[in-house]
Amino acid sequence: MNKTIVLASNNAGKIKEFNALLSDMGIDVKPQSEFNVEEAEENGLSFIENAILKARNACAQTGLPALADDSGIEVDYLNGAPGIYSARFAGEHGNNEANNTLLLEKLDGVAELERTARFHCVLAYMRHENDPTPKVFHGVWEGRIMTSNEGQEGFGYDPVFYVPECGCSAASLPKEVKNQISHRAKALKQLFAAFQQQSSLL
Ligand SMILES: O=P(O)(O)OP(=O)(O)OP(=O)(O)OC[C@H]1O[C@@H](n2cnc3c(O)ncnc32)[C@H](O)[C@@H]1O
Ligand SMILES: [Mg+2]
Repeated sequence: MNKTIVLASNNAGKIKEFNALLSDMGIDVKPQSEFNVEEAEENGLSFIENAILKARNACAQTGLPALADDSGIEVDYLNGAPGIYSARFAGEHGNNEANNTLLLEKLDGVAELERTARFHCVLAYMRHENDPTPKVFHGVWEGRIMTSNEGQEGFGYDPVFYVPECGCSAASLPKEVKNQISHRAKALKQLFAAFQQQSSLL
C-alpha cells in the first residue's frame, strides 16, 4: 500500500499508538498537523458522529482519504460519563491530570464492584469528503476505575484504568502490550481486516 492516509487527530498519545500499529500493517499515515488541517468541531452526540465529523473535515481540507478516532471512557457508576466528553471532563480540553483527579473524586468511597468502566474507540475511515459510506469500526476495553493513579506509560485515563486481565493499570503496561489488547488495537484490527478484504478502500 503506498497511498497516504491522513490521521484526523491532534492527540499525541493516540498518534503514537497509531504509528506503532499501522506501520506494522504497512500503512502510511500522516497526522493532520502535517497538512495544517484546522480542527473539526466535535458537536456530535455519539462517538460515531464525532469520528465521522473529524474524518470528513480532514478529507475536505486535504483531498486525501482520512482516518479519525473518537474515543473515551464510560463509567457505569456515573451513568456513562464522561463518555463522549472524556477529553474535557474537568473543563479544559486535554487536561489529563485534572480529568483523572475529578474521576477519582467522583468515585471516592465507591466499592470495587461498582467501579466498572470501559474504553471505547470508534474509527471512521472515509475515502473522500463526500464518501456516502464511511467505514466505522468499534473496539471496547473492559476494566474498572482505580482508587489512585498508577503508572507512567500511555496517556489520558490510562493511570486510573485497571486492566483485569493484566492485574495493573493501563499506564503500567508496556506500550507493546497495550497496543495488543486496547480498544484502539481492537478497532484497528477490524479496519485492517476490511482493508484486506476490500482493496478498493485504499
Ligand atoms: O479529537 P482528537 O484530535 O483525536 O484528540 P482528543 O484528545 O480530543 O480525542 P477525543 O476527542 O477522541 O477524546 C478522547 C479522550 O478520551 C481519552 N482516551 C481515549 N483513548 C484513550 C486511551 O487509550 N487511554 C487513555 N485515555 C484515552 C483521552 O483523554 C482523550 O482525550
Ligand atoms: Mg477531540
